[in-house]
Amino acid sequence: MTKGYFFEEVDGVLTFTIDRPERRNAINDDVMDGFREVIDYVHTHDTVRFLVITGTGDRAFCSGGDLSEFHTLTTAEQASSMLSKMAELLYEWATLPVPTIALINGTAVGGGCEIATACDFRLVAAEAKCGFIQGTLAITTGWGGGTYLFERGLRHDRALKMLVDAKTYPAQQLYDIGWAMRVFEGEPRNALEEFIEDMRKVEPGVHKAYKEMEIRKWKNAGLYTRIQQEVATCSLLWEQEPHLAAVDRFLSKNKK
Ligand SMILES: CC[C@H](C(=O)O)C(=O)SCCNC(=O)CCNC(=O)[C@H](O)C(C)(C)COP(=O)(O)OP(=O)(O)OC[C@H]1O[C@@H](n2cnc3c(N)ncnc32)[C@H](O)[C@@H]1OP(=O)(O)O
Repeated sequence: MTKGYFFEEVDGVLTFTIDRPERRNAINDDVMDGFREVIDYVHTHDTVRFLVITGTGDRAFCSGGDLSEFHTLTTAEQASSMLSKMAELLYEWATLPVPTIALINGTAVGGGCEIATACDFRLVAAEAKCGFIQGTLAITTGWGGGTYLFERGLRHDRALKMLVDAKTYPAQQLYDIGWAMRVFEGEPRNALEEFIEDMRKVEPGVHKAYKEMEIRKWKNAGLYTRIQQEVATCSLLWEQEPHLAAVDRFLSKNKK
C-alpha cells in the first residue's frame, strides 16, 4: 500500500512523486505529510541541488485537493485548517534555497496548478492541460496559488484570465502566456536533464543567493500575509452552498 507519494535523490536531483494515479494524483493529508518530509529532507541534506515534483503515470500531474476526503469539510473553520496546512507547506516549498521544478507529466488542475505555480519553473508535457479550475467549484485558489501567480511575472491580464476563466489551457497556450517555461515531448526525465544541464555547472551557493534575492522581495511585498488572506477568502467561499453543491455533483457524477 503506497503512502501516496515517494521521493528519491539521484545525482543532486531530489524528485518528489505524487503517487495516487487512481485519484489522478489528488492531494490528501498523507501526501501533505510527504511534502513535510521532503522539505525537511532538503534542509538536512546539502547534497540536494534541485527539487522536482511530478506525478505517477501520464494521465495527471495532480488533480488538486482530494474531493472524496475534503468534502467532509463543510465550515470555513474546517476548510481553513486544511487550506492553511497546505499553504504553509507550499510557502516553505517556494522559499527553499534550491531551484524547484514542476515536471508536469499530465493534467494539473485546481490545487495541482497551485503547486506548480509555487515552483520556480514549470516544464509541461505537450499533451498536458493545466488550469485553475477552482472557480468551477465556486471557490478561489486556497493554497497560495493565486498569490504566487501574480508574482510569476505573467502580464497581469494573462494571469487574471487564467484564474477567472477557471478552465484548462493546452500546453502551448501555457507557454505563450508565460506560465510554462518549456513544453516537452517524450520522456519527462530527458526534458528535465536538458533543462538543468547548464544550471548543474553553477555552484549551489549561487543558486541559493538568487533564491534569497527573490525571497527578500517577497518578504518586502508581504507575500506571506497575502497568502494567508487568500486562504481566508477561500475558506469563506468554501462553506457557501454553491461550493458544497459543486463538490457533491462531482462526487455523485463519479459514483456512476
Ligand atoms: C485549494 C485547492 C482546492 C482544494 O480542494 O483544496 C482544489 O484543488 S479545488 C479543485 C479540486 N479538483 C477538481 O475539481 C478536479 C476533479 N477532477 C477532474 O476534473 C478530473 O478527474 C480530471 C480532469 C483531473 C481528470 O479527468 P479524467 O477523465 O482523466 O479522470 P476521471 O475524472 O475519470 O477521474 C478518475 C478517478 O479519479 C478521481 N478523481 C479525480 N480527481 C479527483 C480529486 N480531485 N479528488 C478525488 N478524486 C478525484 C475520480 O473521482 C475518478 O475516480 P473513480 O473512482 O475512478 O470514479
